[in-house]
Order: sequence, then structure tokens, then C-alpha cells
Amino acid sequence: MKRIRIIDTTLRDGMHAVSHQLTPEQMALIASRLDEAGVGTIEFGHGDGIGGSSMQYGFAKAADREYFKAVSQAVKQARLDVLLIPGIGTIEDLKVAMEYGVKTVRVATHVTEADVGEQHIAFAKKNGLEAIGFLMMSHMASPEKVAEQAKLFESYGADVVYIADSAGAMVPEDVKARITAVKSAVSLPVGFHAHNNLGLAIGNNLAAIEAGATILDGTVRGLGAGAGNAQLEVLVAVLNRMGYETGIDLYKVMDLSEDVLAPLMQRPQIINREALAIGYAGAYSSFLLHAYRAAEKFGVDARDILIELGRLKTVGGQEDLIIDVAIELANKKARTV
Ligand SMILES: CC[C@H](O)CC(=O)C(=O)O
Ligand SMILES: [Mn+2]
Repeated sequence: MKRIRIIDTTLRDGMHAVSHQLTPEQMALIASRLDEAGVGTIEFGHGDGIGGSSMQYGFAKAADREYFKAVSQAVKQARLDVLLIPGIGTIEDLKVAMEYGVKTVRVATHVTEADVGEQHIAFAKKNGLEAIGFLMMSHMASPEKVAEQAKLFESYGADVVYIADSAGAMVPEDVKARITAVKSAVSLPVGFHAHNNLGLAIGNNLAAIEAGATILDGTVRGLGAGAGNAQLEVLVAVLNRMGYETGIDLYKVMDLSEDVLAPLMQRPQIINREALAIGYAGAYSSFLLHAYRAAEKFGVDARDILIELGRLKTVGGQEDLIIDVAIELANKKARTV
């Protein structure tokens, strides 16, 4: 049977959807249920990765160390994984994660900036971790450029390279083109991380597999930034139907979704007008809740903020620009009335 490795990121990307407010106890409960369901790799922590809890990205309910402790005690089999965006997280933060048994790090950089992850990948490899190079906002670069950046990650020692459709802006042919280019440039396993802003998360995962990806991300109930990620239980069901083995018990993730996740969610994980605007404009999915707050504060339409952020080609880390754009739109509005 063909095997697909699944990385569950409910407890990391899903944190964006709940303003990073899951408690360590809630994370521990969800992690233990994922573990029981046979999920092999569990990513967890602040939505913006380790060290992300801050004024700029939003304060989490608890400190990184409290999440590390709670989740590491709850999980028996699964491999624990953290996301590290160089500059937001540091190697010192990673060392703390390692004390709690974290075995995989996804070093996430903007799609044209893999070089800022070199020392983090090298450190991870030297210390026995699995190192995954994660190229964010991959729709913003051509397939050739994405392949060039994937090669850089490979040259630093990465075990896997990931193409992330952070804006949920890609259609299946965009995904195929990028995965195909990366597959022919590197000899590493290739992964894909989807967002559902255009309703294509599952379809894009299938396109990724067709082009040679063997690792996919999912989140229970789709919980994640923007319109969320590929919904884990749906992904498992579809992959089962297509004859792929994931090692995940479908009923157990369905029950986790219905009985545990649903009551915790601040809002349904749907493609509302603002999430759709993100996919349409190619803006960062994690800007969604920041844009809501800025829109309310300055009396403008959140969609206009998001469309403008896409037009300006803003990238992760530029959350402060959301306020600037909202103020600019409010001033424009005041001038026209
Ligand atoms: C802000 C980090 C981001 O959420 C990482 C990620 O999941 C993505 O780029 O989609
Ligand atoms: Mn994401």
C-alpha cells in the first residue's frame, strides 16, 4: 500500500484561529487524542512558532515551556514537532523544546529566503533532530525559484522540504508546478501545507501527491489561519478511499473533531468573505484576526485591508503594516465623505 506521512498542525496553525488561547491542558488533551488516533507527528505551540508569543504576533495563553511540558507528558508514541521562524524563534528557544523531547523542527522562512534558516537547520542536524525546511508563501515565487530555495535547504542538511501555500492562494496547477520543480531539484521527501481560503485544501493536497509529495499537513476540523488547513479527518477519509495508508484511525479523529475541537472553537472554520479575500489576494492567512481587529478599530472593511496587503506583497512578520493599511484606508474614506 502507498504510504503518506501526515503532520498534524492543529495545535500550531490552529492556534491562529483561537488567538493563541488554547491552554496547556487543552493542548495536552488534544495531543493525547491525536496520539491515540495514530497521528505520527504532532506540531504544537504558538501559531507563529516557538518564541511567537509577543505584542506583534499576539500573546499566547501560556509560555512555550508550559505547552512543551503539558504536551510532552500527554503523548506516548507521536513525534513532537515545533515550527521555528528564524528571527521570531531562536536556537535558544529550540534548546528548551528539545529538553521536553521535541524531535522535529520545521524551519520556516519566506519562500525566497531559505538562507536565513541555514544555522537553524545545521544546529538541528548536529543535535539529532529531524530538520524540515518550510518555504512559506510559495505562491509568490516561480516554480524555478522555489526549487532553487529547496536546494539551499538540502545543502544545509534538511531531511525534508515543504512547500507552504500560506495564503491559500494556489490552484492545483500551481501546486503541481512547484512540487514537480522541487522534486526534480532535490533528492529529499517533499511535503505540502495547504490553506483552504479558495476551498482547495484537499484538492491541492491531491495535486501535491500526484506531483510526488509524500508528506501532507492536516488539522482537526480544519482549524487554522484564514479558512483553516486541510481538514485532517477529511484528508484521512479521502486518502483511505484512494488506497493510501496514513496509519490514522478515521473514527478516532472524527470523534476528536466533533467531541473536543468543536466546543473549543471561537468561530466555525468556514470560508467567509474575509478568508476568501485572503486567498483571492494572496495575503497571509494569519493576518485574518489582526485584520478584523484593525477594521473594527478604524471603521474600514477588513476585506479592503487584506486585498491591499496582498497588493503590497506583504509577508509574514509584517503584522504591524496591518494597522498602517487600516489607517490609510480610514483616511482615504474620510477624504471622500
Ligand atoms: C506565521 C507562520 C505561519 O502560520 C506558518 C504557516 O503555517 C504558513 O506559512 O502557512
Ligand atoms: Mn499555515
